[in-house]
Amino acid sequence: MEKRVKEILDKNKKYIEGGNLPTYIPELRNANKDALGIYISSLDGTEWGAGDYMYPFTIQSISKVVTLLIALQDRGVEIFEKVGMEPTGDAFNSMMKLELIQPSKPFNPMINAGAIAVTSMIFGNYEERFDKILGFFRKITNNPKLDINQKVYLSEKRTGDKNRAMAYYMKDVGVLQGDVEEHLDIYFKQCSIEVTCRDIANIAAFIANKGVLPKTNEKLISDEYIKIAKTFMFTCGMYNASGEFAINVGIPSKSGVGGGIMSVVPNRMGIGVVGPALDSKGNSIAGIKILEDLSNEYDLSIF
Ligand SMILES: NC(=O)CC[C@H](N)C(=O)O
Repeated sequence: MEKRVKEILDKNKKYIEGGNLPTYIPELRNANKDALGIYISSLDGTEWGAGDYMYPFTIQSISKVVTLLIALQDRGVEIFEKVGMEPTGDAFNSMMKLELIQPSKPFNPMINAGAIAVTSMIFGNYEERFDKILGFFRKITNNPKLDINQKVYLSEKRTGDKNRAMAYYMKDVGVLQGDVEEHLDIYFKQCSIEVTCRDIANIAAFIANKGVLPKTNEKLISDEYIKIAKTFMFTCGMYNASGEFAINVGIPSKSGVGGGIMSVVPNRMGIGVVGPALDSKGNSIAGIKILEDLSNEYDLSIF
């Protein structure tokens, strides 16, 4: 498989040309547009990477899956009183549907509004909450050195006015409680955690293994919450490209504007892909193509 995956990666490099780096978080313009890497973390214990799998990038929206698991662990399904379960068909940062349902609720935890609301529901004061998030990330990536990229964090904090607008709106309608700036700060920090393909492949393997750390057999999250996370990845993880991705790839996945895609092949493996050049919907343009080929060749679709 290793040799074939390397060939698939090389074959799909040509798609990078049609993609662009995101510009709305200024610091992300400094990413290497040509980087392309993949890491596979199998539940049978084998793991390996190809291409630029050690290229560091910020996790961005992929973090939303992890904070969802933490919030579920803290509060259970009561979080769905404030956040919905439906795909939007809109861009990840759209605010259009926030006013649609009354009482107002962000549609799902994978879009920005929903993720900010989820982060706000994690138990603890300001410091405790981010420590808890980072500590959990370190544990499930098996990487105690994991930390935030300060430049990206400050860049988004300075320019994240659309997220700020949505958060203040949500406070007004009672979705958020407490200090909005603190919730946003934690959200910007979680998005700025710097990872490699290996880190996100390890998170995916942990989810594929039903919330049990593959190396130590420690069960951290219940089957029910893992099932909820995988389902959201499947229905909303690639934003308004989730339907097409479900047909062409069929693997529960979550992308981020840092260029990462985290894919969970239940009971088999975790896959981490990076390619910072994005398509018009904010997903790694070559990364999607690699996953398409991989899914077809190794029959990875869940259907
Ligand atoms: N799609 C993404 O990765 C978006 C995350 C980014 N931090 C934002 O809030 O806009």
